[in-house]
Amino acid sequence: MERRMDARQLKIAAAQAALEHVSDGMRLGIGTGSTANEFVRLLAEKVHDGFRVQGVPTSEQTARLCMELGVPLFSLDELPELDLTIDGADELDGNLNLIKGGGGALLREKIVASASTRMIVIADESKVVETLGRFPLPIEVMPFGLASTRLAVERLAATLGLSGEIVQRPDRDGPYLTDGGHFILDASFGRIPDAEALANGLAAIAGVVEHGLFLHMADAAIIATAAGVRMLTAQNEQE
Ligand SMILES: O=C[C@H](O)[C@H](O)[C@H](O)COP(=O)(O)O
Repeated sequence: MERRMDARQLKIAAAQAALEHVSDGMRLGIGTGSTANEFVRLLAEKVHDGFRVQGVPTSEQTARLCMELGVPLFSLDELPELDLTIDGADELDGNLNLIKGGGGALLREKIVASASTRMIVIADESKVVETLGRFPLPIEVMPFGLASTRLAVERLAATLGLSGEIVQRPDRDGPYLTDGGHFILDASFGRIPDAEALANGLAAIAGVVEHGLFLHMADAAIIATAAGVRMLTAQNEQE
């Protein structure tokens, strides 16, 4: 009888397939989140077997896991150009546009991915959507002027015909703080038909540090399904 793969097994399958794209000696951006963590665990096993890699983590959380497991780490200042970044996503569409930042790491993730020649996304099939927006869009903002920035985001959303709650992300003892010391607004738009316009509009708001729309950044996505792993690229799709 066929055994259904659970969510963790799917993440491991995607991470395992991504590892095949990592060559010995690569300068590697290492993503954040539960899927990226599976990648780190598998990468660490290869490192123990003698595989050489120079990792740049996208968050303090990923840095801690890499250090714990013995994956060699460098700062982005030490390695300002990277060969490849492997990272998870909260959502992706057929054009490989992404929503990221569910784990709060979007700013460093975007900087690291931008410094990489290639970005490969690893995810299970539940993350694939027709139109981005089902997952609330994380928007990283400066604590200073929070109310004004939030108003500007609400006005931008209204001009683009987007509605839905925009809430400040909480943590256990107060507001959630990113690695950069910023707040996050999570915008539940439901559907974002023109992600380009929203990304441009958000980038033009002074108090917005960065947003979780990663447009035209990913070169490929490895999607794990119960039937196996498939590779998506912007133009074509292969099993
Ligand atoms: O800030 C977090 C990142 O963007 C993650 O890559 C994203 O939230 C996906 O995480 P997970 O693999 O845990 O679903």
